Amino acid sequence: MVKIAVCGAAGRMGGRIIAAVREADGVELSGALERPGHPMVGQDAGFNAGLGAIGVAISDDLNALVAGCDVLIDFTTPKVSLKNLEACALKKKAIVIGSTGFTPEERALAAELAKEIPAVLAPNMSVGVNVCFKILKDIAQTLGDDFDVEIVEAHHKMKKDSPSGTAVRMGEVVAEALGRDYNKVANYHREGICGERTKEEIGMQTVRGGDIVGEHTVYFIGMGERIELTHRAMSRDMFSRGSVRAAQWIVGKKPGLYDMQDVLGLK
Ligand SMILES: NC(=O)C1=CN([C@@H]2O[C@H](COP(=O)(O)OP(=O)(O)OC[C@H]3O[C@@H](n4cnc5c(N)ncnc54)[C@H](OP(=O)(O)O)[C@@H]3O)[C@@H](O)[C@H]2O)C=CC1
Ligand SMILES: O=C(O)C1=N[C@H](C(=O)O)C[C@H](O)C1
Repeated sequence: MVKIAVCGAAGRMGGRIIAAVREADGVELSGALERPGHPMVGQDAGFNAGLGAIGVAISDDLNALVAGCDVLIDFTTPKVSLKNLEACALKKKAIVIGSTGFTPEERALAAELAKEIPAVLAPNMSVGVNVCFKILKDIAQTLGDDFDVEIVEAHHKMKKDSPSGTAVRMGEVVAEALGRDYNKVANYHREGICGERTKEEIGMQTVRGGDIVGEHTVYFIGMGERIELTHRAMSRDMFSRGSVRAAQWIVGKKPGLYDMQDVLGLK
């Protein structure tokens, strides 16, 4: 049995991940964590998962939680995830991180810490999005510089980071395939007399509202034709199942930073 602990247990993803752990074979929920002072600390972790009581109380003791698991699944924020990565590195435990909104510096720090332990860091745990990452590279390389690339993502109104981690990764995949530096060509803002579009830029647009789970479209726009590659998430459950699959895969791997394409064998 792989012992899985879940951090962010009272969150939107935390609840679905706890449900996915309980449904999967070969794994057990060893603990659930929330920030100190959270009103759900001390309550049964099954409630936020819609399962009723499951006999695992939500704790705020990170070190005890890490000590009792084989792998920690963490969907919180970059700062919390880096703290968790550090705690896992100290105790030589594996970690799966789904949080998004990492700065380049924070990602570099995650890679440094993951020299000590096996870690999966992925902005999207769904099979569909990871297949999109794979085919985007192909589409971009095949079309080359004659098609303008624009990426539009839509999410629920509670989402804190923008653009989504998935949209950023899509932009990075396309930029790399076209020999461009994403950080130089990403254009997040157009307003007023902002001038004609440059050939190199990748437009990054964000929609926020209601309860949209997550939608991403990459436009390749040519003269007289365009390709639109869209992924729509219908629920959070495939992200959650993906994170449990990643947790089962990462235990026993060599230290290093892996992503969901490694887990799914898509590289
Ligand atoms: N990789 C993927 O496939 C996916 C990634 N995500 C990403 O996952 C992250 C979480 O999303 P979501 O579940 O919607 O967000 P939520 O805000 O619903 O959940 C995050 C939870 O973490 C808690 N938290 C904050 N600080 C700590 C701490 N120090 N220790 C333990 N728990 C803490 C929050 O508590 P409080 O609210 O009190 O701060 C909250 O309950 C986001 O970055 C999102 O973009 C989401 C879906 C899929
Ligand atoms: O915050 C969310 O909800 C989601 N976040 C991820 C991201 O930022 O890419 C993945 C998914 O689209 C849902």
